[in-house]
Amino acid sequence: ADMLANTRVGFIGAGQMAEAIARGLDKAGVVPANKMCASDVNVGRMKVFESLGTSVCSSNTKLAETSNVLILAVKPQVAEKVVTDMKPSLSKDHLLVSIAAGIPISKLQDWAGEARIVRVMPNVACMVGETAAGMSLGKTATPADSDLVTTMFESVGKIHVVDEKLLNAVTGVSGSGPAYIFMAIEALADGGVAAGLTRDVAMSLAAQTVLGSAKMVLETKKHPGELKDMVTSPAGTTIAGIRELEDRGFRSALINAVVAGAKRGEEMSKY
Ligand SMILES: NC(=O)C1=CN([C@@H]2O[C@H](COP(=O)(O)OP(=O)(O)OC[C@H]3O[C@@H](n4cnc5c(N)ncnc54)[C@H](OP(=O)(O)O)[C@@H]3O)[C@@H](O)[C@H]2O)C=CC1
Ligand SMILES: O=C(O)[C@@H]1CCC=N1
Repeated sequence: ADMLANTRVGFIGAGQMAEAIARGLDKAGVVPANKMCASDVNVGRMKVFESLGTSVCSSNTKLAETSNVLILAVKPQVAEKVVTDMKPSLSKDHLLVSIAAGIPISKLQDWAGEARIVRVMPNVACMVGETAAGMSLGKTATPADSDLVTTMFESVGKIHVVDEKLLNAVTGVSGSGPAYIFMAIEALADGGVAAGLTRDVAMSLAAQTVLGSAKMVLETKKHPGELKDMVTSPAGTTIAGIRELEDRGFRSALINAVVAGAKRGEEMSKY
């Protein structure tokens, strides 16, 4: 972690993801809030960061003057203007970590000039230290840059180095995936309410079931199919439910959602 000793992190855009990452890094003690700075077009968003203990900058350009690691956390649609406007204040001493969905490293490098580039696709669970992320390195990114970004995101979950052409697949599975699980938790709870539980008990049971199931996969290292078979007693309740899910294409719905997200990421990279 001493590699982070001289790191000052600047958030270009202080929205949902920037906040999730900032909170996670600070909570993990990897980058304290007082070594972070945020810049956003919304004063309200910068006030949120100030309440976290970070400083704020009145412009993205000023951010480049105070921070050596910049996290591009604006929407993809505005990324080109934001980065090109910062280009004059970027140098080889800057590491630009982009979390913008679908924006290729080659474009980021054109826009940013000399800055070193690392592209990360995290997810919103950075906020609770359980993100699932993928990363790819730009040509001028150094091994130290790779270690730094790995350390940063390992402090808020898990990160995998992947070939850049697979980052859209990462977006499909884990970038967007939390939304699909949030919907599943809400639907499981609705089922619980339909069967007579109060909403709060149903929601708690549903969320805990997803958490427990994920831990079973990660900690037992058993195949999810094998774990599913551990639950399905002969002529029991689970297989009755599974038949409903199979009839409605539960599995293909999730498969297609991931592929659709990856495809959309591919489209976004062609802007
Ligand atoms: N949400 C998620 O779960 C994930 C998002 N991402 C990626 O992270 C990025 C940010 O997403 P998210 O946090 O959800 O988006 P948000 O809209 O919450 O955050 C972006 C923030 O940047 C502000 N902004 C707009 N223009 C500028 C500018 N010129 N300079 C500085 N700030 C500006 C926005 O203001 P305003 O609202 O007024 O435009 C907003 O406050 C996106 O590229 C997305 O693809 C990646 C993984 C997961
Ligand atoms: O929906 C999006 O485009 C962003 C990227 C991954 C999650 N949210």
